[in-house]
Amino acid sequence: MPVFAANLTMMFNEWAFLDRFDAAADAGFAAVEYLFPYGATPEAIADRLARNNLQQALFNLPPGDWAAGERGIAALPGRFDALKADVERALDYAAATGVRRLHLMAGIADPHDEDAVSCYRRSVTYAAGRLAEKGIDLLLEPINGRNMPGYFLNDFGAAERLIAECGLPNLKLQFDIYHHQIIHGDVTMALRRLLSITGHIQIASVPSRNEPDGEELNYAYLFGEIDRLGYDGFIGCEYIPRGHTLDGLGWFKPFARS
Ligand SMILES: O=C(O)[C@@H](O)C(=O)CO
Ligand SMILES: [Mg+2]
Repeated sequence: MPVFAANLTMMFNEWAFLDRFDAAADAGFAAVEYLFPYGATPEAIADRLARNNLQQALFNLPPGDWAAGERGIAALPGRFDALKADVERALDYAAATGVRRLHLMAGIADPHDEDAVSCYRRSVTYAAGRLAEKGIDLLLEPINGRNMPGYFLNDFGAAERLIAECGLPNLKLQFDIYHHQIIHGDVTMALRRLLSITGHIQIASVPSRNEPDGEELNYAYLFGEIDRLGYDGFIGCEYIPRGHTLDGLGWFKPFARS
């Protein structure tokens, strides 16, 4: 049975950030993820995880200046020193939270620009190497261009090729089913092909990015397929609740921790 992680960036927004840990645990989640922990101290987050017996499934390395529109800096020439500092900052939070996987965002850049391509590969190789020293996986997530126009890594094939070319055991794919359906469709066949390099899965309905209980995808079928394929990682619930988070958890009841 999949282990679901509540995404505290999108879910439980009725609570302040640190209180979302308590709310997710009360709702039956055994794990959490979110985009960024950096607005709270590592100690405060570790305390919420411990007191609620929650596992930290995932978070992202710092993304550059998010408010100014940056969506990662890994593919941005001239930012390598900043990236190295970001890796150390993320590792401080990793040590406190016990997370075993971190997502490195590529940034807004032309995927056909040679400088961006070589910069991205250098950043990925560096970050994966540094994380490997701590036993942590580095994840790359293709993101669809409707949600993130101009994003560098907008194709699952490109991520698959880079992971194969780098040949680093801790470099893995973040398979967000929502993005895959929008970019490529054919989710089941892609899961079968890519699960061996997948370090984390995320879900949401398509096209609305709400609860995984309707619209274009049949998640009951996909959960069965993910089980059948032997996936033993987390599934991040990266969706925007249609209304109050708790009112939309009907789909989760069979999986909730009691
Ligand atoms: O799918 C997403 O948008 C996230 O998983 C992410 O890390 C970047 O926003
Ligand atoms: Mg995602």
